[in-house]
Amino acid sequence: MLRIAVQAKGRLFEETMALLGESDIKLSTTKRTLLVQSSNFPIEVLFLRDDDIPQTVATGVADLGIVGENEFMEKEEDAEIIKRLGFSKCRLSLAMPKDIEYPGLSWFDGKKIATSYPVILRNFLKKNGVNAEIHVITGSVEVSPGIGLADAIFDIVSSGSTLVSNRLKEVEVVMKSEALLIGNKNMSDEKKEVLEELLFRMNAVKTAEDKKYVLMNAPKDKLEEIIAVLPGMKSPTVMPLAQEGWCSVHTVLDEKRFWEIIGKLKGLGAEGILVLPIEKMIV
Ligand SMILES: Nc1ncnc2c1ncn2[C@@H]1O[C@H](COP(=O)(O)OP(=O)(O)OP(=O)(O)O)[C@@H](O)[C@H]1O
Ligand SMILES: O=P(O)(O)OC[C@H]1O[C@H](OP(=O)(O)OP(=O)(O)O)[C@H](O)[C@@H]1O
Ligand SMILES: [Mg+2]
Repeated sequence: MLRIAVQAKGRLFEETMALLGESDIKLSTTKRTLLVQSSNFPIEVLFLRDDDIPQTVATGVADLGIVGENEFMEKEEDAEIIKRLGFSKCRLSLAMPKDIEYPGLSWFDGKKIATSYPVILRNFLKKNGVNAEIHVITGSVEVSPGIGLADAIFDIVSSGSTLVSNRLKEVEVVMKSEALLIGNKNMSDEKKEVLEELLFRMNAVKTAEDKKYVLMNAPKDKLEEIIAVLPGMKSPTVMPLAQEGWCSVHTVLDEKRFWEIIGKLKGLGAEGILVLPIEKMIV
């Protein structure tokens, strides 16, 4: 039985639960219990504050964890990154009052910086030879300059709207972060086998995530040109239609290039284009 530590509530919770759900790991989360066993997969889920996840995994209390890269770096615990999960993307940045001109990193010399990430900040300042005072605060970091608690802040930025509403500007991006699957370094062979199965499922979900299954009717005389614009996994499936001179083309498209390719297909005479979501993809 594998044990995975996840955030009990907060920014990582929903997507973590969605990933486990789409990997067909059934959990009864009706009760607010700290530890929930899956009914159809040898895994149990431990719900924690994200701050506690790196240590829980490093010490082996949990075998796996899903945690923000920022929190993992901050805690400097000895666990390994197994997979980058691509959600909860954000960055850790230095920000200062927006009306003051920023001349470069030397501005921070002798200043007081409020943060919940003192380890990452200290390492960054040291590497860049900046001598600043670090004031540790566990939340509402962005209000610190406004209330005279600090000159600047070092915190999570995503859309930047929290900075704007506190009259701050982002001046240095120190690190980028996303959710990580981390693992204990001394897992038994049995546990590693379960992990392999879990990764196989997660990869199938992740690979399908930004892909669409596309079906269309294509005039036979344009088939070669149509196939040429389709990236597909290998080559598209082509099937005859009852109507003379037409065929049905099936393929997989990447969401990023979707509209561009659909436009070209229409231009080549493709009709009746159907677009379906893909639940899982094993390549
Ligand atoms: N605005 C955001 N956009 C995207 N990702 C974010 C954002 N804010 C935080 N994150 C990511 O989600 C993680 C969890 O954020 P959250 O705010 O839920 O943490 P928390 O308040 O420390 O929660 P906990 O109660 O578990 O300690 C962060 O460590 C970061 O990796
Ligand atoms: O750049 P933005 O899109 O505004 O996001 C950044 C904010 O999001 C997070 O806080 P959150 O909203 O999770 O609240 P919290 O302080 O309770 O963690 C983070 O601590 C920042 O304050
Ligand atoms: Mg936390």
